Amino acid sequence: MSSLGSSELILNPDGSIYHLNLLPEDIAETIITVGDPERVHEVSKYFDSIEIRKGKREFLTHTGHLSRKRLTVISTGIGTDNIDIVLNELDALANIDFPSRQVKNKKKQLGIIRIGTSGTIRPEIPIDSFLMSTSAIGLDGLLHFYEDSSHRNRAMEKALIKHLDWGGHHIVPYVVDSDAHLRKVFVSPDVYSGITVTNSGFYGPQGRILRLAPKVSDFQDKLASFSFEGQQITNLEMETAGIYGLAKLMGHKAVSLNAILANRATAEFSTDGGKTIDSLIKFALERLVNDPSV
Ligand SMILES: O=P(O)(O)O[C@H]1O[C@H](CO)[C@@H](O)[C@H]1O
Ligand SMILES: O=c1cc[nH]c(=O)[nH]1
Repeated sequence: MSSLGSSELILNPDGSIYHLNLLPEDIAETIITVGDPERVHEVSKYFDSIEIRKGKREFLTHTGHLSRKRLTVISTGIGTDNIDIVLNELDALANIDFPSRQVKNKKKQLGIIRIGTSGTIRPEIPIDSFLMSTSAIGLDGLLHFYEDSSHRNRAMEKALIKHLDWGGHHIVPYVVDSDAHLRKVFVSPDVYSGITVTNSGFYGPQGRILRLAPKVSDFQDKLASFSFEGQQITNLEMETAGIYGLAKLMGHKAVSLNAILANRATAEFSTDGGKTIDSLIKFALERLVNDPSV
């Protein structure tokens, strides 16, 4: 087996992986991702102990224990370009032997739980509610750079491409489902579920107009009017489809939990986002520590 070159698997002088600045032993097999580095502290403050605190750029990591479960929380920053870095480097930490620079024969499966913020496009979903992304639609393009498309939800992709008819705008959506087992861990009457759209930006790519005119004038209406096998598009954010796609390609499990801060249909934005995110963190940690299967 050939070993990975130093320009491909990039290690820092202390042997840590290039961007995340982590050694293989620094990560747990259950990993919480958050966009905002500040949110890493908001999660790890509930740990019983913290053994690792490391970071570089927007990628801050804390690893510790909560009720005997080892957990890592890591910030991804914003966008699927960062998700490409975080997921590839987490997988390298788990599944590449750094001394020999070879992919291990026996692979580890990571459980990845995103705790993020999001905006809903449905008037009936209130701000400050929680939502689990059953599937994610990527309008960003990341997955198109990877060969294997067998893990994508091709049936939903086909229906969506026909419905949107946005080929002329150079937008080719990809669709990936969340992990069914992780979904069960977080299912609750207090958590909405739906299809999440992952966008390549916050303003134009989410149909927000400040000063610039949108190219896709029917953006929100087209998304809101799509349904597939009884499911509808519920919310917009910027990471979930990339996480779902790369996790599936690499054999990891992933689910995304969203604190709904914006309602684009009613033009409202949460005035108490911090409290909502804190409640979602507590909900997610409680479910994680009480489920022996994760
Ligand atoms: O709150 P986080 O996790 O960063 O998630 C959402 O918030 C950011 C935009 O404000 C994007 O990253 C979006 O996905
Ligand atoms: O509307 C929103 C709110 C949070 N994050 C997003 O990406 N969009």
